[in-house]
Amino acid sequence: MSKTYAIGIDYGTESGRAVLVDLADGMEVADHVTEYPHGVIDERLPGSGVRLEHDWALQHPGDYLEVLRRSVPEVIRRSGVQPEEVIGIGIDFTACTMLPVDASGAPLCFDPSLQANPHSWVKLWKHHAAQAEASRINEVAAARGEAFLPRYGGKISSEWMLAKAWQILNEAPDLYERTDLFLEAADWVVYQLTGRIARNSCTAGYKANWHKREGYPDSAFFKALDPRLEPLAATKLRGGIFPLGTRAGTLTEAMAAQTGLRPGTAVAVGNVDAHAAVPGVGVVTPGKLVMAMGTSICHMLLGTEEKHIEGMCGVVEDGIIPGYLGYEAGQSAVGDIFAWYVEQGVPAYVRDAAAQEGTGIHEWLERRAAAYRPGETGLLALDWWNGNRSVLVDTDLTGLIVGYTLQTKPEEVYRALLEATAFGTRKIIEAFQDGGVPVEQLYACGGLPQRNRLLMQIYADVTNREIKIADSKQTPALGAAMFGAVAAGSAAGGYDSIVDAAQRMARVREETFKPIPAHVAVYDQLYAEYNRLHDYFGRGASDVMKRLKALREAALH
Ligand SMILES: Nc1ncnc2c1ncn2[C@@H]1O[C@H](COP(=O)(O)OP(=O)(O)O)[C@@H](O)[C@H]1O
Ligand SMILES: O=C(CO)[C@@H](O)[C@@H](O)COP(=O)(O)O
Repeated sequence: MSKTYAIGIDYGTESGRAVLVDLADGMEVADHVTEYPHGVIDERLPGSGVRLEHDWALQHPGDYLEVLRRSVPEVIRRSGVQPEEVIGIGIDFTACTMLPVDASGAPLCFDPSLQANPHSWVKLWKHHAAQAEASRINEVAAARGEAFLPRYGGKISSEWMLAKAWQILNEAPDLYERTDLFLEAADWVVYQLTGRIARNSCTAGYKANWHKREGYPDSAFFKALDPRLEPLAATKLRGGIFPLGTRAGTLTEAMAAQTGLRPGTAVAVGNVDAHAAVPGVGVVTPGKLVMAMGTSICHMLLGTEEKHIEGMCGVVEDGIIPGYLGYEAGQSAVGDIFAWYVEQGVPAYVRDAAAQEGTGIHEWLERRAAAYRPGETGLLALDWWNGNRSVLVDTDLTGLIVGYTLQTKPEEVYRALLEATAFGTRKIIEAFQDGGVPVEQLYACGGLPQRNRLLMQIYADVTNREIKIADSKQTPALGAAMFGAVAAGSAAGGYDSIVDAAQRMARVREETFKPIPAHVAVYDQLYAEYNRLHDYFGRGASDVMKRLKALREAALH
């Protein structure tokens, strides 16, 4: 049989990345990145210029179609592969990135009469303006003893489907009524590719509290939240929910014309970006924690028993790899924190110096920060610039740096921010361990391990564990392509299971990052201090972060 290939498309926070991979060995024959033309919409709406409130984060669904139009034809062109040799397509997406669509499946923000309403647009995963709804969901679910709540660490996040849908109902009831379905962007893109709406069980499980046997929370629970929500599951969340690797459908004629692929090419149901990365890095058995390190970090772990761990983003049966429980935890901002400092925090002389040296600002800071020993900066930070996802699940918490002096340098601040995110990951690893879900090995993938060696060494030192690094530059997209090959099936030259695909296609680098004992000893002391600050500011000893946020809101209105 001639060679066969699959295309995986990873929709990240800032860009969409397509890879065309050889199904015999997973080699990435070509890849292409399309930056979203509208990026992250967090200040004003495109067109109308309507100003957005704080904590809002939207996207333009048309940008997702641009990724299909630009990156798919480009990977075909660059690869030299014939379209008929591409037998499957898979996509993964940030989640919960949700949008309201009308009865034709069109986003409400495509309707000119609705474009000036922020609620008609895509709510990106990092949209945190539904915290009030999330807090109310948690109160009611806890009071009712809802069985689903412990599976999500005891708290539902404002980043997820139920809180976001309820915010739309509360703030734009007319638009809520005009909504036929709330869809994950992953499922909406698959709908664009196939003409069929097929919800995937991964985003439903982790982001909409759906359970393989119990389904969504029952209508009595929704009614207890708000009588208007009672029919939510049967109406705006309705539709079949399918396991990962299921063939959602085949490429339509129209999409074949736009992408350069053959009509009838198999398309897998969508997936979550971090979850697709797990088989992409070759992890298909328990005990191996995969860190998808980018704008955020998602911590993915397989297990065999259902354990309820504080602040987990969910434990879902078959959620990552069929046959296992899939655990997810995370940190809402990691790369985003470094971006904030590089864009908003460094003094002009750093920009000028980096420009003169012909390097990026990250690289300028990294090189100088690497010259410091652990503890030498005298700084300690809490990595909550975009709230805390795990283990506190509270988007009203904010960032903190302790230890500034008149001599503090930018590279010292940069190092403290890198270290703080490592402490946040150690907190999550210890929560898994203490909760009875073993973590034996660490794997890292995503954009950060490829860009910042100091960061990875600090993670090895802080966690005192060796870290394996994905060989792929686009691990989530590789994983998505593997699911595309499963949707095509072995008879077509694909695979009949994601485990079979992973065994043939996934790879890690020979090089790993190993802990340095002298560093570990100091970081153990710093982590103890991090824990004290974590509990003081995060568990109610002081609500100063929330009071400051309330004063900010009051000043704005
Ligand atoms: N040299 C660097 N060191 C640390 N972070 C970086 C560096 N270069 C870019 N970043 C951060 O990486 C993040 C993007 O990660 P990536 O995995 O490519 O994207 P996504 O989160 O969309 O999947 C951004 O937040 C950016 O600020
Ligand atoms: O929340 C999830 C996965 O559950 C991610 O989609 C979200 O953190 C965004 O991931 P990135 O950092 O953009 O890769």
